[in-house]
Amino acid sequence: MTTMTAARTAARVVDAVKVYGAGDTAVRALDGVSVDFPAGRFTAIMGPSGSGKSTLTHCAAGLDTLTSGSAWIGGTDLSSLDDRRLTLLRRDRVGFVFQAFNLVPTLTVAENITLPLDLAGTRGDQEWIDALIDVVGLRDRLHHRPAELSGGQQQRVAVARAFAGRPDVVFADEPTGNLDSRSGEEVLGLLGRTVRHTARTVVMVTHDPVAAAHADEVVFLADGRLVDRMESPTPERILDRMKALEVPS
Ligand SMILES: Nc1ncnc2c1ncn2[C@@H]1O[C@H](COP(=O)(O)OP(=O)(O)OP(=O)(O)O)[C@@H](O)[C@H]1O
Repeated sequence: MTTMTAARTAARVVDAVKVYGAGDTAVRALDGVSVDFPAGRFTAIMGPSGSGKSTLTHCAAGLDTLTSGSAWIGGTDLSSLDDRRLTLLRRDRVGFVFQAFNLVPTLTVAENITLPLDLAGTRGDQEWIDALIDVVGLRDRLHHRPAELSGGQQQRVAVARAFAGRPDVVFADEPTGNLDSRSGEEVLGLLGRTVRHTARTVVMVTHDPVAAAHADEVVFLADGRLVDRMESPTPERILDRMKALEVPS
C-alpha cells in the first residue's frame, strides 16, 4: 500500500536554449531552461513580457525547434524525429488552445471538435468525446456554427477539440486573452476540471495572475531563465512574485 510511483512527466525541456537571429541582432529567448511538466497536472507559465514564455511553450510542444538542449513529450526526444514523425506526434499526442480560437467557420461545433480526429482518419473514443461535450457544456450547441456562439463558447469548443484525441498534454497560450473576465473564468475552470477529473495535463501561458491561480503550480520565467516555481498559487502570491521579477535590475 505504501508503494510510491514517481510522478510521470508529460513534457519537459532540458538545458533549453533558443536564439533568434544571429550576430548583433541575436536574441537569446531561452537561456538554459530545464523544466518538467508533470502528468495529470495543470501548470501555468508566467513571467514579464519577453521573458520567453511563448518560445518555451512552442519549443516544448514541437512547434519550433531549440538552438540547443532537448525537448521531450513523454519519453520521446523531439529532436530525434524527422518532420513527418514530428507532425504525427503533434497530431496524436499534443493538443493546442490559442488566444484566437482558430475554429473552422464553415464547420459545426461537433465537426470542429472532432476535426483533428477526422484529419487523422480515426473516429477516436466516442465515449470520451461524448463526456467531453458535457464537460464543456456544449451539448445544446453541437449543430451551431462558430459565428453563432459567444467568444467564451467558441473557446470551450477549442478546449474540447484540444482534448478530443486524448493527448498526453494540452498547451494553451493565453487562452483567455480574447475573453471578458467572466468567460475567461469559465474557460479556466473548465481547463482545471478537465485536468482534475480526467487526469489530463495542461501547460498554460498567461500574464494574468488570476488566470495562473487556477493552475496547480506556476513556473516563473525571467530573461529566458526559470527563476521560481510555486505550488498551490493564489493571485496575491503570484502578483507579489511578479512585482519582484519586474523590478528593473
Ligand atoms: N520569431 C522571433 N524572431 C526574433 N525574436 C523573437 C521571435 N520570437 C520571439 N522573439 C524574442 O524572444 C524573446 C522572448 O519572446 P517570447 O514571445 O517567448 O516572450 P513572452 O514571455 O511570451 O512575451 P509576451 O508576454 O510579451 O508574449 C523576446 O525578446 C522576443 O522579442
